[in-house]
Amino acid sequence: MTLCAPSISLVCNDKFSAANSMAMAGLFTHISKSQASFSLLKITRSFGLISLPTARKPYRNSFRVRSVVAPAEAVSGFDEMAAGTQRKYYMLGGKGGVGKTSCAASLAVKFANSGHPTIVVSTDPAHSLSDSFAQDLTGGTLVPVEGLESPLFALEINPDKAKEEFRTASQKNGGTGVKDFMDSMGLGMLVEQLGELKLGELLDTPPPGLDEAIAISKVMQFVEAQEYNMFTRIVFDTAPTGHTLRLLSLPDFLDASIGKILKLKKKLTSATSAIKSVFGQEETQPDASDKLEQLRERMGKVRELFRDTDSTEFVIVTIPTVMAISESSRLHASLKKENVPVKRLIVNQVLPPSASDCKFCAVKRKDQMRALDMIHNDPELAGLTLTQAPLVDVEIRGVPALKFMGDMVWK
Ligand SMILES: Nc1ncnc2c1ncn2[C@@H]1O[C@H](COP(=O)(O)OP(=O)(O)OP(=O)(O)O)[C@@H](O)[C@H]1O
Repeated sequence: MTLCAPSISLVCNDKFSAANSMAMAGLFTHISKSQASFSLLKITRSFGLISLPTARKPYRNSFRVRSVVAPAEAVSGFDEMAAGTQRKYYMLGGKGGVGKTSCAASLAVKFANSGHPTIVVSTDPAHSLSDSFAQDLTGGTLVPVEGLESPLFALEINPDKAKEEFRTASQKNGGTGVKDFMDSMGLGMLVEQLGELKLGELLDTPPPGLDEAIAISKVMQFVEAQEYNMFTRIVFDTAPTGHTLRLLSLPDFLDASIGKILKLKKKLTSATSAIKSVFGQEETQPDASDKLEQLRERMGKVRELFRDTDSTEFVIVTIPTVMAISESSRLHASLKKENVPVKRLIVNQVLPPSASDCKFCAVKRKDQMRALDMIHNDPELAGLTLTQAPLVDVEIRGVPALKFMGDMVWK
């Protein structure tokens, strides 16, 4: 049963055959031609949603979207985002499922297409970059994204793997290694003190969020290395809010914790050095201090990076629901507290106005408009540059679809 009149939301000067064209062009790599037809007919007729453009003569047709895109209240200023060749970092974050990955991937595609060699990095343990690009980008290393003419690389960080690597190395060099060494020197008392440091325990059962921090420090390895100098835009697809907030506050916490450990270790080292010099032994073995010092340094860099208004921007992505907007408001408050620069708010999946008599659409849109009103009255969010991105009628997957989304969102 058709509930609504056919959509008038799309205006196209040519015969509109989006379903066939979408399937032909592989705009959606996961749907067949018949599925595309079904999707378009069913959804566009019923809900009046925005559909992706035809792949045949996509822009020559003066394809215009009229009244489907909820009126943009402010531009996101992509020109400003793309200006300059010094490296810039964009972190996209928000509640789970709002479209962080789609927005991050589409921004990365747009940067690459604007001439910026770009890396898109996922710090979310539940990666979806591969799904979003419809390509295998797994493996924890930089993988070239196919389907673009400009360089775009993706990196799905595997925090568990990074954590394990760090733990193993530290334990080998510092944890057990140091304990054994101290024991062999007959420094029983100091061994007990070392035990109290709970170094092994810290690494075995890290505080929540350490995986994220280590993931970021891993990213730093990539971005610090000279061979990656060419990349001028780094886009982070972050984990949902809770994780991200922990990530942002962790550098301080870790800095303090590592500082304490290092201080104690220094005391121990000078004690052992004194004893060793009595026995004529040189200390040559590196211990966990090096690793911890490295981690600490990286934390410091991450902390600076997060707060540098010239190079970094955190973009909040949300959807027009009371719950998502409330969470975005709290997220912004926390980011402000942490001095993380935030300028933009993307409200994704906004239902276009329906010209039909679809009751569901009308009620749903009214509900969304109420949620959108919250933004204007929210002291945390009202001052941000707001961009609304419409809900489209199929999943956004693959480079052409991400390009389309990028052109809608990042103007
Ligand atoms: N504007 C949109 N219109 C239609 N579908 C969308 C839109 N934005 C995102 N989606 C779809 O919503 C789903 C979730 O999007 P995405 O993975 O980008 O969200 P996320 O916030 O990164 O999720 P998670 O928190 O699980 O990582 C995907 O299937 C995506 O294709």
